Amino acid sequence: MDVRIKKRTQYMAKIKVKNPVVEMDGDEMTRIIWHFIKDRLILPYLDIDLKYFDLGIVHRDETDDRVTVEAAEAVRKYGVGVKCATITPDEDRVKEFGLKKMWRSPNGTIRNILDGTIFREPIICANVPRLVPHWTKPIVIGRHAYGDIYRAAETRIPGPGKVTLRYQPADGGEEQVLDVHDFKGPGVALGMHNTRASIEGFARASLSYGRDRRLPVYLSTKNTILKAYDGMFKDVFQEVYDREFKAEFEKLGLTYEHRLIDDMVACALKWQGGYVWACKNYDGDVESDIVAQGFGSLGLMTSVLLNPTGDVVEAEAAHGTVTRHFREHQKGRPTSTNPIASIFAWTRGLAYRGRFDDTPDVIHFAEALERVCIETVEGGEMTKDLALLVGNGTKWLDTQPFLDVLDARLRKKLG
Ligand SMILES: NC(=O)C1=CN([C@@H]2O[C@H](COP(=O)(O)OP(=O)(O)OC[C@H]3O[C@@H](n4cnc5c(N)ncnc54)[C@H](OP(=O)(O)O)[C@@H]3O)[C@@H](O)[C@H]2O)C=CC1
Ligand SMILES: O=C(O)CCC(=O)C(=O)O
Ligand SMILES: [Mn+2]
Repeated sequence: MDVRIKKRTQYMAKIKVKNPVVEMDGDEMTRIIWHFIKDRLILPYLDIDLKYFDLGIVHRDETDDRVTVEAAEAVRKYGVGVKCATITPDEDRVKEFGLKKMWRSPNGTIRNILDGTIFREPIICANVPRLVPHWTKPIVIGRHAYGDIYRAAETRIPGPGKVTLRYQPADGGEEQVLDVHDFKGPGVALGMHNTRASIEGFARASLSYGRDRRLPVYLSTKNTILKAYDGMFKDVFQEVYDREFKAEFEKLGLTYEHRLIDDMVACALKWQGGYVWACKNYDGDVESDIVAQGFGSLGLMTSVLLNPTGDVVEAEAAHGTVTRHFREHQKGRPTSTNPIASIFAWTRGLAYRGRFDDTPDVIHFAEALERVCIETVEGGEMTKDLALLVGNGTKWLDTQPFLDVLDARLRKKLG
């Protein structure tokens, strides 16, 4: 911490955060931004016990990825985690960092341990025009966080041969064997799964979120093609809705509906927004980026995972480590990377901490920092992604100067 901040904090009473928050560090541009947020926007104001886990790619490799599992277990234990974006390695990353292995996505690992649903919602700034101009109300993506391709067993098939799927009932019942494909040459195959319990949690979380925000809820699947797999999502949602939510939804004038994913994608473009869109894991991954970009920028998309019982939360940005900008940074060139979604990872996590602990001061701090971000953009100071949207020769600030403006404005607001 620099001397200036040390001096400042000597005179200010910090807000006490009653219970710990799990902090998961990450990679590249977002790691740089993350450290600034923590040192200049969080620690000078909060007396907080951060349980730190370094999920940067090098440390994940050093620990054989154990640190990711330990971090997820800590989030489960303490109830609140905030996560910086992380590299998911591919072949190039294995070479770049000399990794022992092409480790799995840390997000996949954490989300599978926590289970639950990820709610992604754009941060709306009045002066940032939307790429889709008639999206005048927020679209909340409720992304199922468990299973599907993020926990699939996949393999390259080297040559001719048969791939089957086998289910062996634990009670010794009759085995089922499904033919996947009889390969005549090389190819690929995978087996993926989900569980009824997790889908029920997904349904409950999505419908509760809609009820609490007074928004209608849509579930999208491709149940006409995946009759058993997506059929279970459709059926479970309907059962949970009829049993637990229908009466309340009708009283509130809200609706729940299942739609085919292709129909829903078209409707999303056509409609004005103002609903919760419950998406299967991969659909939610992709659709949240479309929604973020349609509302303006990936740097303006929040992402909060809630477990099925609503008492464990992981907050993050929806975007990645912004590698293209980091490559510029490595060459010593300035970048203009938007830190707002990373800041909202901290604030949304802290707001839940405040709610769980019944400490309104912590919630007020989180809200104040969020307002500072929005007021700064609306006041005309912003990063390049937003300035290009605003147009009319709007000037942009580079990453560091923009963070300095946020720091100064927060100090003014809370000083
Ligand atoms: N939650 C997580 O931890 C995630 C991690 N990843 C990982 O991140 C790495 C990079 O992935 P990549 O595909 O480049 O996706 P990113 O989301 O990191 O970036 C893609 C592009 O979106 C724009 N962008 C994203 N965020 C911002 C921001 N905050 N400010 C300004 N522009 C932004 C940039 O566009 P432009 O270049 O036009 O300026 C950028 O090049 C990969 O290693 C991937 O595995 C990816 C997604 C999620
Ligand atoms: O974990 C990953 O590799 C991707 C995550 C992602 O794209 C997301 O969270 O939107
Ligand atoms: Mn994504």
